Amino acid sequence: MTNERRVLVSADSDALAASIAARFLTKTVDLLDETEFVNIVLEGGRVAMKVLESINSSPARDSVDWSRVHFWWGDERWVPADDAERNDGKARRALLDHIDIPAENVHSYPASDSGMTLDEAALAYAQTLADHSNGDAGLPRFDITFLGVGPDGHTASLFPDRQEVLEREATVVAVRNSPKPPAERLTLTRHAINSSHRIWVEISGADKAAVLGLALAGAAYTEVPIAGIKGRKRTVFFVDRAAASEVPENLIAPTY
Ligand SMILES: O=C1O[C@H](COP(=O)(O)O)[C@@H](O)[C@H](O)[C@H]1O
Repeated sequence: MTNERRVLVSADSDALAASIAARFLTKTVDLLDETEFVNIVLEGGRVAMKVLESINSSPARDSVDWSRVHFWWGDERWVPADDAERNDGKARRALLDHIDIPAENVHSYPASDSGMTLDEAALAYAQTLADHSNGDAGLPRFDITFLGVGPDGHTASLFPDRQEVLEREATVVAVRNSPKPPAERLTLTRHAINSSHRIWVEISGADKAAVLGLALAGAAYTEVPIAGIKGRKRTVFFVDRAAASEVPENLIAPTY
């Protein structure tokens, strides 16, 4: 197995979501044949929600023993628990509320109305991660980590030219004055993300083509955070044709 980056191209965002959903279901069943629990990291982007909806509507959905799956989030918006902008709320509505999964397997970040400060919430999520550590010290073994990418190259809530991208110790940090609203957020750090066995990046749309091209051409990760992301076993960029227009031909995996 190689840990080189691969790019898989689908015709459009619907085909992209269906393809990721099908691969996720197959891979999760396979992983559960090999291991007792699987840890999945979710993201909050638009493609991600289509993927979760596609998993939910798949006839293969119930082939997964969801009681042995744990869900985490790469980042979260610091808003009240019932705010429509919360990444966990979107994922619950798209999939998690519809599957037979124990509540304790769904690891949401604290919300802004939890009584914690933003910094306390970052520490609390880091502690929850550490309590489930079976990979690196302080982290669960992330089997599959989903990530989105903004047109500026941000991933999770790691934005360009910001100190959070350089964090080397903490697994979770608070983000203030985010260039994308809401201004306050919580995010896994780069080294926490890169501890993942598999990273599946989900990208749709022409507005992300330039930054994807830059990332794959080796841009500095401080300027293009997604460029610094690499899983231990595999990093796959699942993209649609519109987003793939600046991907070097030799990086595109053949489709059969
Ligand atoms: O704000 C966020 O944006 C990114 C990308 O979202 P997209 O809709 O442009 O794909 C997302 O991955 C992240 O989780 C979210 O908090």
